[in-house]
Amino acid sequence: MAKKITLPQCKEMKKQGKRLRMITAYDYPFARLVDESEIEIILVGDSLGMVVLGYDSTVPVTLDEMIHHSKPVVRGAPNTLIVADMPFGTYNVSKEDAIRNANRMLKESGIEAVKVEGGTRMAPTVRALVDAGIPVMGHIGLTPQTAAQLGGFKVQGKTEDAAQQLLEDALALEAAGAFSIVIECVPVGLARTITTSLSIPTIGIGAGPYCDGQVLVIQDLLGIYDRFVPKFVKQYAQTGPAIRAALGDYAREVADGVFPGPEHSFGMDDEMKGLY
Ligand SMILES: Nc1nc(=O)c2c([nH]1)NC[C@@H]1CN(c3ccc(C(=O)N[C@@H](CCC(=O)O)C(=O)O)cc3)CN21
Ligand SMILES: CC(C)C(=O)C(=O)O
Ligand SMILES: [Mg+2]
Repeated sequence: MAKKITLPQCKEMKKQGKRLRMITAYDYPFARLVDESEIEIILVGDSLGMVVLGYDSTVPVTLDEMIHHSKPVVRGAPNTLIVADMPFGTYNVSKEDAIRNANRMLKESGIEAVKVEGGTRMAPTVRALVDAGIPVMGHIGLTPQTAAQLGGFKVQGKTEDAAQQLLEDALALEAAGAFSIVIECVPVGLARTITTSLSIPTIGIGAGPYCDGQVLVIQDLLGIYDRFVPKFVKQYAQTGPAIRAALGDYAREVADGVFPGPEHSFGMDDEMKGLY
């Protein structure tokens, strides 16, 4: 648990060649565990919709759901920079609407920065948010909120035109004032070129080892989410099987009368004994 990193320090880390570590969290207990680690940034991701709320995509996630889940994360991680995704539909109507919704996220939940998906087309909105005093993290490559337009959860930037567009997207976001950019699911070499072309840090997910930082969904890292496991996921623990085994043991022991034992049960004062 180190001191909370500032936004300027994120840029400073890139200059010093130090890697930024980011992980998602959506509730108080996980936020506390992350806060005890050396991880610099928590993302309250809209992946919330898929890994916690059971939707099939991130599109249905609402502003109220993001705020609801950001609050306990803020309470649990006082020493970690907390960024939250603006959900689909809360920043694609107008700049004014984007500022109004981002204001709510910052004021009601206490997060410090927002993340929005999109490159060149979103740059004017990013500029408007930054000018309104709201720190913004960009997100390019596979942008799950618009995955339908991309043909699904697919690797992006595989053709020369698409790669060039992604580089331009990154430069546009930097020029618009983003303090950092998530690059999701792009080939290693392209992510490296984008990273060396920017002065702000890139944070990769499925974007290879040359980004300035990395991010993973915490349920993926812990092996809890098994509806799909993207290639870029490394399971650092098999928590899902451990939970399954524990639930099985509990169910069996209750059925067999093994749990609760005397050590989990309450007695009475001596004078009451015999009465009950
Ligand atoms: N649990 C979870 N982890 C995530 O990283 C994540 C979410 N949910 N929900 C929101 C988005 C969706 N993401 C995804 C989901 C699937 C793939 C996936 O299966 N990709 C294929 C690539 C296919 C290709 O070759 O183009 C893969 O095999 O990894 C990638 C990113 C990333 N985000
Ligand atoms: C996967 C990360 C970058 C994200 O946007 C999310 O968790 O919603
Ligand atoms: Mg997201």
